[in-house]
Amino acid sequence: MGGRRAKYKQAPPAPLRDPNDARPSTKKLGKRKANLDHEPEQSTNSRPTKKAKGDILPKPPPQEKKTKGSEKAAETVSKPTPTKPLSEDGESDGWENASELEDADDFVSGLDEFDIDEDDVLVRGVPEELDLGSDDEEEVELLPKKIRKSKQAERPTKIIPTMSDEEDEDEDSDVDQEDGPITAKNIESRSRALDEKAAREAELDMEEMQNAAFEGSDDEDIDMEGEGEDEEAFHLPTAEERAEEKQHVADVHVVQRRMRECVRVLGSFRKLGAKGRLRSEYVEQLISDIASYYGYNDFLAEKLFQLFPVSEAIEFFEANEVSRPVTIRTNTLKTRRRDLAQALINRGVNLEPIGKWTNVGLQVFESSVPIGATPEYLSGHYMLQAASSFLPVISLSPQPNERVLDMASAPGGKTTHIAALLRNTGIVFANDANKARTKSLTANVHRLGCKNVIVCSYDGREFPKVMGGFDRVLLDAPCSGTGVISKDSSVKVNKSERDFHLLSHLQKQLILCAIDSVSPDSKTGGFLVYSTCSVTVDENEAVVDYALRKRPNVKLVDTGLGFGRDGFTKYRGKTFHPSVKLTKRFYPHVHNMDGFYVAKFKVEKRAKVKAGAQGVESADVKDVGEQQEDVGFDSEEDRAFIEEGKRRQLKAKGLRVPRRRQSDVTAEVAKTAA
Ligand SMILES: C[S@@+](CC[C@H](N)C(=O)[O-])C[C@H]1O[C@@H](n2cnc3c(N)ncnc32)[C@H](O)[C@@H]1O
Repeated sequence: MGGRRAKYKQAPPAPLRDPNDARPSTKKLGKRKANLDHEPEQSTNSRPTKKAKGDILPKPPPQEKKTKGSEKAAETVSKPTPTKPLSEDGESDGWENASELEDADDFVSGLDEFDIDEDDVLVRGVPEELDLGSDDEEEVELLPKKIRKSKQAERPTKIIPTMSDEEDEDEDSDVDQEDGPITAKNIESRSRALDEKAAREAELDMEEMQNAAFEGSDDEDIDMEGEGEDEEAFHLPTAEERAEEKQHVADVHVVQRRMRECVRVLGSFRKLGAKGRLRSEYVEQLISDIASYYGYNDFLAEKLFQLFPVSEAIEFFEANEVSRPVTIRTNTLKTRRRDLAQALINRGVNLEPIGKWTNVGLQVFESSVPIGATPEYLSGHYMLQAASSFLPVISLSPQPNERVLDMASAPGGKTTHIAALLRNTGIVFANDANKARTKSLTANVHRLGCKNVIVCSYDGREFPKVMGGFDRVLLDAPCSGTGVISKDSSVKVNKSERDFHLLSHLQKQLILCAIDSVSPDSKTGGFLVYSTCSVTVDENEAVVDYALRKRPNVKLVDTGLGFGRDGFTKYRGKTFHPSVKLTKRFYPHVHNMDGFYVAKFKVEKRAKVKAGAQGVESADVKDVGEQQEDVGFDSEEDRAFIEEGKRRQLKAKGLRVPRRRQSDVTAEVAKTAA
C-alpha cells in the first residue's frame, strides 16, 4: 500500500516550500544532526537512565544516539533502582503540579483484572460502514521491543507549535544559560530552546533548498537519486506520452525528477513554464505522479494536494510516510507526570515532556521495555495516546462536577482524559455507536480508575432524545482518517468521493445532535467541541459552517489551544462564515503530530421559531436573526443514507442484506449525480 516510494525505498523528493513558513525540514538532517552532536548537553552520556540525584532531572539525550542509553536502560531493568521522587520540592521544578494521588492503592491490586486484550491493541479498528472508527488512542504498537525510530525522529522532534504559528514565548525568560547544568526546573525550557534552534536551522535549510531549487541549481541537497549532471532538459509529457507511460510500470527516478521539476515550474510558471503548455497540465502531471509515487488513488491525491500550496503539498505527502512520535498521557487520577517519568526512566524508557501546551504528555523516544505492558501502564498511570488527541479535550476544558457527553468515545482516550480533568467528579457519558468498540472503552475506563464514567451505546443521532442537558459535549466525529495516514496507509486507496460525501453527511447530522445535547443554561459550560482526525474541508469547515447555518443559537469561540493553523474561511469557491477562522487545523508536516481539526462552539438559548422560518436555508437563517429550525434534516434524503448504513452493518456481520428499495436507489443516484 505504500506506493512506489515505499516499494523501492527511494529517497524522498526534496520538499520545497514557502520560505516564510518555518517548519521542520525533511532534508539536510545530517547537517543538523552533526551540529547537535557537537553540543555538549546533547551527549547521550549526560542522560542518566537511573534515578537522578537531588533535583537534577535526567536529560533526554539526542535521538540520534540511542544505543548506549538503551544498554544502560536494560541494565536498569534487571536491577531496578528505588523510585524516589526526582525532587522533593515538587511544585517549582518545571513539571506539573498534579493533584495528589487519589487512588494510590487501587492500582496495585488491579493488575490481573486488566490484562491487555485485543481491543486494547487494535484500537484503530476497522470501523463499520464507512471506516468511521479511526482514531489513535492506545493504537500505537502496543508492545514495541524497541520503539520504531522514525525518520521523523531525526527532525526537530518535539511536538511543538512551529515558529510560523507559535505564540511569543517570552514568558520563558527564566530560560537559563545554555551551558549550565540541566535541572528538573530548566529541562522543559532547555528542551524548548533546542527545538527552536533546530527549527531555525530547519528554516535556513529550507530556504537554501528552496533557493537552490528555484534557481535550478545542482545543489546536492536537492539532487534525487539516479540523477546525473548531464541529464536531459525536463520535458513535460504530452497526453499521448502519459497514456503510453501508463501502460508500463513507471521508472521511479523519472517520476521523482518530474515531481521536482513540476514543483519548480509551478513555483514560477510564467518564467519556467514551457511554451504552449498550461499550468493545469503541470498540476495534473504532478498529482498523477504523487498518486503513483506515494501510493494514493488519484481522487484522494488530488483532494489532499488541493489543501496546500504546491511545494507544501509535497511536504504533507512526505510527512505521511513517516511515523509520528510515540506519546503517552499521564493519568493524573493516579500519578503525576514527573513521578511517571521517573518510574519509566528507571525502566529504561527514554522520554521527555511533549511541550509547553500540555502538562500531562510525554514523548517516548526509545524504550527497552514494551511501553504498552509496563506495570505503570497496566495499573493505569498512563494512556498510549497520540498528542493530537489531547487537543480537543484541552479545548473542551471540562470543569469539576460538570455533566459531560463524549458522543463518539471508543476506545476512550479522550473520555479518560475528560474524567481526569473532572478529577473523578461530575459525570461523563461515554457513548459509541459501535458496541464492540465499547469493550476497549470500558477496559480503559477501569484501568485508568475513572469512577465518573457511564458507558453507553447509541447512535449519536439519537441524542438528545436519549438524554440531553449537558454542560459540555465532545463530538470526536467518525471521519476518513486523512490526518492519520502514517498510521493507516489503507486510507490512501480505500477512500472514494462517495465516502467523503457520506461521512460529511453523517458528521452534519451528528453535530446538530451534539449541539442540541448541550444545555444553554449551563452555569459553568454550554460548550461543544467538534474534532476529527481528518484534514479535508468537507469533514471540517464545511460541517462547522453547516452547523452555524442550521443552529443560529451557536457561535464559534476560540479553541484556547494557542497554536495550529486557522480554519479556512474560503476554499475552492466556497465561502464559510468568517468565524470559522477560529477553528484550528493541525498537520503532520507542520506540527509533527497527526492531522487534526478542532472547533469549539458556545451554545446559547434558542429563540422561538417565527412562523414561516422553517426550511429557510443556510445564510438566510442567520439573516432572520434568532430563528431556529426544528428539523435539522431532510428526512427523505436521510432515509436513503440510513438504510444504506444498515445494509452495510448487516453485511459486515455476515447477515442477509435486504434488497435495496427502488426509491433509495433513485435517491442515491440522484445524490451522486448532484
Ligand atoms: C474517531 S473515533 C473516536 C475516538 C475516541 N473519541 C477516542 O478518543 O478514543 C470515532 C468513533 O465514532 C464511532 N461512531 C461512528 N458512527 C457513530 C454514530 N453514528 N454515533 C456515535 N458514534 C459513532 C465509531 O465507532 C468510533 O469509535
